[in-house]
Amino acid sequence: MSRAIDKVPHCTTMTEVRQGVNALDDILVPLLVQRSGFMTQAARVKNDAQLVRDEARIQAVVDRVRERAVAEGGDPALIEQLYRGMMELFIAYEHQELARQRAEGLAPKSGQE
Ligand SMILES: O=C(O)C(=O)C[C@]1(C(=O)O)C=C[C@@H](O)C=C1
Repeated sequence: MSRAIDKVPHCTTMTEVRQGVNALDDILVPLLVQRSGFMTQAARVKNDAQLVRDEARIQAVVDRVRERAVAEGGDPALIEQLYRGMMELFIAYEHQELARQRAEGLAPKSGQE
């Protein structure tokens, strides 16, 4: 079984390092865009600003990605920090997407304004 960390080559120049980083960013950006699309979906499904931040789910995601990081030979603390920061940005985006969809006609759930 090949771990992600084992796929990083030994680099001797910054050109090599940056080529490697660019190649990974070409994979990461489309995945991040796709993940952001699920925030749009979540905003519509929840349809309630009070439900956007879900601390139990945040902790479950952190626990899961820490485990994945270890399995791939990475630093779980780094991955946790990245995910906590990223989820804060996605929470802000989810609020933005809920507001946008409401402005475009998404009706508030009954009992809400
Ligand atoms: O799972 C959700 O409820 C989401 O809205 C997604 C997500 C995430 O970025 O993974 C974002 C906000 C929540 O606080 C928890 C998790």
